[in-house]
Amino acid sequence: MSYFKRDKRAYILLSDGTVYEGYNFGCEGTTIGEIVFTTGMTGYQEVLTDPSYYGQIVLQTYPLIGNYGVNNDDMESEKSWVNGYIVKEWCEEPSNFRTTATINDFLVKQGKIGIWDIDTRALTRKIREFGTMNGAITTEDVYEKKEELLEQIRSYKVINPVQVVTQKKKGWFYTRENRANHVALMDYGYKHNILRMLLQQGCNVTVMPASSTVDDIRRLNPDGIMLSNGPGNPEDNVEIIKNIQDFIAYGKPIFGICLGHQLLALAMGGTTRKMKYGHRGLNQPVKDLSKDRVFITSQNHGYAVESIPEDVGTISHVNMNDGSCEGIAYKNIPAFTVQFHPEASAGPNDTGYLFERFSDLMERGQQGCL
Ligand SMILES: NC(=O)CC[C@H](N)C(=O)O
Repeated sequence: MSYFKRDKRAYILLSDGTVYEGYNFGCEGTTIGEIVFTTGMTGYQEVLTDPSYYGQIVLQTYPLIGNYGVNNDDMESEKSWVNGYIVKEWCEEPSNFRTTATINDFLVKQGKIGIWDIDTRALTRKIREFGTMNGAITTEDVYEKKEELLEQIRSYKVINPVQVVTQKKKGWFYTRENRANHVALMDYGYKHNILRMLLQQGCNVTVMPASSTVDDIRRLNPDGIMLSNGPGNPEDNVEIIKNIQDFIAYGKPIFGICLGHQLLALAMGGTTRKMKYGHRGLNQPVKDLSKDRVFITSQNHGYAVESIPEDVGTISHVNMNDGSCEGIAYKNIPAFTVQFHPEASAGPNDTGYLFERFSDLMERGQQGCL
C-alpha cells in the first residue's frame, strides 16, 4: 500500500526558514499560502470546500483525517479553494455508507498539494506562539531552492479573493415551505449551508454576485439581505463596503455572517484587526449576551471587529476564550451580525436559532434590532 511506503518526500518551508519533512499526498509540486490551523475533529471536506480558506494552506490539528472519506453531501461550494493541505495521517480505506472517494482522490481531483506525516502539534504550537505565517509545501528538494522559495513566501499575498470566489451570475432558489420571505444572499464566498438554512426557514433566496449594487438589490425587492462569509482582509473590500452603506440606507433587514459581519461593521464606522492566529474549529465558546447563555460555535476567521461606535451598535456576542467580539446588534437599523458560523457545517447547530431571528426580523420589519 502506497500509504505505508512513504515513497514521495515532501517538505514544508515556513517564512522564518524552518523546514518540516513529510510525505506527499494529493498532487505533486510547489504551493505557497498563509498557513492556518483548524481544530475540528471532523468536517475536513467542509473545510476544503469553504471559500473563506481561499489562498490559505490548511493545517489539521486532529491527527486522523479522511476516516469517513469524502461524499456528495458535504460540499460547501463547488470546489476546493485551499492552497495546500497539511495532516498527520490520512486514511486510505475510509468506511462510511456515504463515501464516494478517499481524501487523497479528492485532493488529486481538485489539483491540491498535500503533505502528511507532519508533527502537526509542533507546527500548531509554533503558529500559536509566533502567529499565522506564510509557508510553502513542495515535493521538490527544498534545501536546493530555499532562498528563492523564501523570497516568494515572504512576498505572498492574496489579491482580490472575494472577486475570485464569488459567483459571476445570479442564482435563484425556491423553497416549498414558503414563509414568503425573499432573501438576497450576497455571495462574498458563501458556504452552501447558509443557503440551505435559509431555504429551511421557508425563505426564497436569490444569490447575488459580490459586486451587486443597491439598484441590483432593489430590482429584486427582497425582504432581507444576507451578507455572507468570505476570504481575505475585510478592509480590502472598499467598493463592497460602499455598496453595503447603500444597502443600509435602503432599510431592509440585514444579517451578516463572518466576513459579512466584519464588512457591515466597517460600513458603519467600526474597525477590524488581524488576529494572531484566528479561530478555526468547531468548539469555540461564545456568549449570547441577550440570552446570558454560552453556545459552542463553528468558526473560521483570522480577522475580528475591534470597535464599533457606541451610538451605532452594541456587542451582542463575546468569545469566552479571548473576549473578542463575536456579534453586533445595531441600534437604528434592522441589522445584526455574528463572527461565528450559525450555519455550522461542519460543527454544532446550537446557534441555528439566529436564522429564525432573521426571519422574525424580516416579518416584523422594525427599525433597529435591539
Ligand atoms: N469565514 C469568513 O468569512 C472569514 C472572514 C475573514 N476572511 C477572516 O478571515 O476573518
